[in-house]
Amino acid sequence: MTDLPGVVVTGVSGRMGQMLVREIQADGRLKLVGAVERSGHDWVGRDLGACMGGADLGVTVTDDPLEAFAKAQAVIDFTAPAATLAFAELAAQARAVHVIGTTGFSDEDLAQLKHAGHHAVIVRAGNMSLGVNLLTVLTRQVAKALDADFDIEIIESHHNRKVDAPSGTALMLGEAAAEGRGVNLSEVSDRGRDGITGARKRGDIGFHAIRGGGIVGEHDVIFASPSERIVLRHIAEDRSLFAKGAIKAALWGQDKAPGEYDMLDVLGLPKD
Ligand SMILES: NC(=O)C1=CN([C@@H]2O[C@H](COP(=O)(O)OP(=O)(O)OC[C@H]3O[C@@H](n4cnc5c(N)ncnc54)[C@H](O)[C@@H]3O)[C@@H](O)[C@H]2O)C=CC1
Ligand SMILES: O=C(O)C1=N[C@H](C(=O)O)C[C@H](O)C1
Repeated sequence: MTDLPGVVVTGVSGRMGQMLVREIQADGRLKLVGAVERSGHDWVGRDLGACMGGADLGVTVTDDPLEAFAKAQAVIDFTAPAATLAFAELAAQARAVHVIGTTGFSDEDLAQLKHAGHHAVIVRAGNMSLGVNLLTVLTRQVAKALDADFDIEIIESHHNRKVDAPSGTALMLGEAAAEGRGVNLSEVSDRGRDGITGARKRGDIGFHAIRGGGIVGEHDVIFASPSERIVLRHIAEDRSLFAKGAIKAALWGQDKAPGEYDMLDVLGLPKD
């Protein structure tokens, strides 16, 4: 029997961390060899299975990522920007594929990750689902087909614990729309209007964030002209969707050359 690639889950007590553990076990193509939480978290030093309210899994939660990554061929990371930047260095040292689901990065953070991708395999996406990645392709095509008579607005809805806005997915969709239009998103982005804003500027791409209850993740891309409106929509029904995508990315990355990849690469979807 061949050995399965070993995987470490970071932020293991989080909403996505726990979902990843369950999906890795159910999927069976990766072996869970480590679980990382932040220092001071009450899961550190305890068996992961017991922490999750089940039988022991034989994996002790650690706050030492270097020790955990040394045993792994892949690290799946849905945490926070500062943690992910530190993990990128350590995953590269361990030659483990770093699958990054974390969102909320600044431009400087993204430049740092791009640099890390020169000597490591990184797969990063603000959304790991097939549906959203397909939606980015469609958004780019529709934006390319229409002129700026169609105002583009992106509305995203998430649960009340989410800490970043716009969502990583909304930004992916905004980038796709801007690419389709042949413009730079940073020059046309209009985020969360408030007060006497003046009339909408032609060519802008607007972003709006709703936060409430347990919404898993919903995204609308609206193309509105004076006489008609096109709405592209994705609704995530269940977080397992993102975990399944991340597992696929960890397996896909095993034989790849160093570089920063995304889910379009993993899923074989067109990039232009
Ligand atoms: N790309 C995608 O498909 C998806 C991305 N996300 C993103 O994943 C991230 C996490 O989301 P949730 O699981 O909902 O958040 P969460 O708050 O439930 O979990 C984050 C976990 O990371 C841990 N953490 C923070 N700093 C750490 C450190 N230095 N070392 C180890 N652990 C650390 C926290 O203690 C927490 O357990 C967010 O950025 C979210 O936007 C969420 C769902 C899908
Ligand atoms: O924080 C979340 O929950 C999600 N975050 C990602 C994002 O920022 O787009 C993906 C998904 O929508 C859920």
